[in-house]
Amino acid sequence: MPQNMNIAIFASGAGSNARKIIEHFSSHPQIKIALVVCNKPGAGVLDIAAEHGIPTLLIEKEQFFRGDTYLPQLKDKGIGFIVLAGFLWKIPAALIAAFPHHIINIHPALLPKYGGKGMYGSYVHEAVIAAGEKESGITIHYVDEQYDHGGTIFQATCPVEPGDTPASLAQRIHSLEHAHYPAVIEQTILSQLVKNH
Ligand SMILES: Nc1nc2c(c(=O)[nH]1)N[C@@H](CN(C=O)c1ccc(C(=O)N[C@@H](CCC(=O)O)C(=O)O)cc1)CN2
Ligand SMILES: NCC(=O)N[C@@H]1O[C@H](COP(=O)([O-])[O-])[C@@H](O)[C@H]1O
Repeated sequence: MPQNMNIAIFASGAGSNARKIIEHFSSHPQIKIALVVCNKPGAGVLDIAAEHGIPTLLIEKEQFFRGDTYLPQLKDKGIGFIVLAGFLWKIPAALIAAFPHHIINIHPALLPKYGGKGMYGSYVHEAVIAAGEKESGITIHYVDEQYDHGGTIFQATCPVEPGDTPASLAQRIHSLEHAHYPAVIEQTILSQLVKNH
């Protein structure tokens, strides 16, 4: 009997990855994007969710870190899997415990290098360029209680070109993310559904 999965996307920014993920699953028979969770009022990802008729949940620090971490709202939407796509707060232990091995993240570098607190967005690309790296890339990984520490699911690389700026490298990294994240999410969820069936 086919099993279904409702995904919540957690994002804080422009939402280009969220857009690609939403488009990828727009007519999927088993997997649905059921909610977009955001911690930044006015973030571009909220407009993208509205464009696609996807419910949104704007969260605030107190309830997320010291309250019920919005678990009732996630359960209400039947969320079974959480995808982080440029979400800039640390996922609390209580939320990880409620979704064991069912929260994944994309990081815009080749972990374990260039990860951890403070390493997000342009800060990552600045560090990679400053270190004189000849290649960078993306890492898709499970989320544990530390930043960028969970088991790696997928990595892809791209060159760092002479004269690259953080913006030009970010553009190349975004292309990798958009090409791979939706399919890796699908493969990860389907393999778990098969395993649990
Ligand atoms: N428990 C976990 N939570 C999160 C993870 C994770 O691996 N485990 N990944 C991050 C995403 N991320 C890198 O991929 C990341 C995001 C943000 C930060 C960071 O330093 N944030 C700042 C706050 C920034 C802000 O509020 O605007 C901070 O913590 O001081 C590091 C890595 C998502 N959550
Ligand atoms: N450490 C976390 C981090 O830096 N995540 C990065 O934020 C960007 C979000 O872009 P988007 O809002 O256009 O999807 C993405 O490049 C993602 O890898």
